[in-house]
Amino acid sequence: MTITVPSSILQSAERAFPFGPPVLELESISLRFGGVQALTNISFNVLEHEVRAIIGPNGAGKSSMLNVINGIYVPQEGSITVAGERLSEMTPTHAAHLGIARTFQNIALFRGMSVLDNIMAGRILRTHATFLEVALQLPRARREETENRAVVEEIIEFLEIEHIRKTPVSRLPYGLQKRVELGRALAAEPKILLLDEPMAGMNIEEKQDMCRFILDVNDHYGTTVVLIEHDMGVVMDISDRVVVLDYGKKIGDGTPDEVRSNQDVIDAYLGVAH
Ligand SMILES: Nc1ncnc2c1ncn2[C@@H]1O[C@H](COP(=O)(O)OP(=O)(O)OP(=O)(O)O)[C@@H](O)[C@H]1O
Repeated sequence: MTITVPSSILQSAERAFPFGPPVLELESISLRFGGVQALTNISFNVLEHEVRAIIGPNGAGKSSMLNVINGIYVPQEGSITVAGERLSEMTPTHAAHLGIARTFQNIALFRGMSVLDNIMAGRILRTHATFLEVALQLPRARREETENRAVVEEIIEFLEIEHIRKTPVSRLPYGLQKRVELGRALAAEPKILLLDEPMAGMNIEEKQDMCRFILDVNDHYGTTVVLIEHDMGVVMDISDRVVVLDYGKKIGDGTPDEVRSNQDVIDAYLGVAH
């Protein structure tokens, strides 16, 4: 199946990383939980270097979709293709090895550990030295430690959190904890970053900061971003394209302007009966 991409987006303004071919393709995904049909026949793609949002009213299936992408849920039907590789089944480990990282709706950090150690924990997949090599400080362990430290220090600087690098995460305000979580996901040097409501529970200033960092990540590292977000202003401001779900079905897909003027989308948000 070919999913068309509007020419307007392909020609959009100069970017540090112009859009590439689809890096993620979801085709005819259906997911059921017992009698609950969470997703029905959903297809869409995500272009390399794109910021792609998934929106929809409560219970529309957004989190389920994100969980399908990184292998937490296995759909009964449909397929996922990552960078041209069609997968019969995705698992969280496979997703991580394919360069897919994510943050969660509820912060999932090690609360007693410092900011630095939490972000270092994100390097786990990039670390191959054995316990013995680390204990004996053998060359591979020392080399990896130096590399990991350099990557993490760059992320700390990039996210402007140098001043709290030694602070235990539990002592930080919510907005900063979310930023640390973003840092930990970035430590894996992901190709695709999945963000589950990155702005939830934030005040306006924290939201503005997070928007800026998401766009900077996309611009600086070229990371493809797929995000779920309830704040419509934020979604329309930072996304290249938006896919809209309602009751587990796709009802819209396009640029923010196209989605904004889609009558099915307007009806869904106004609660018009189906
Ligand atoms: N693990 C599960 N077991 C059973 N039903 C589930 C499970 N996860 C999701 N569902 C159901 O699937 C449907 C879609 O839920 P999902 O959480 O994906 O929606 P959502 O759009 O993310 O909602 P919200 O915006 O409220 O977070 C809902 O009816 C939900 O109750």
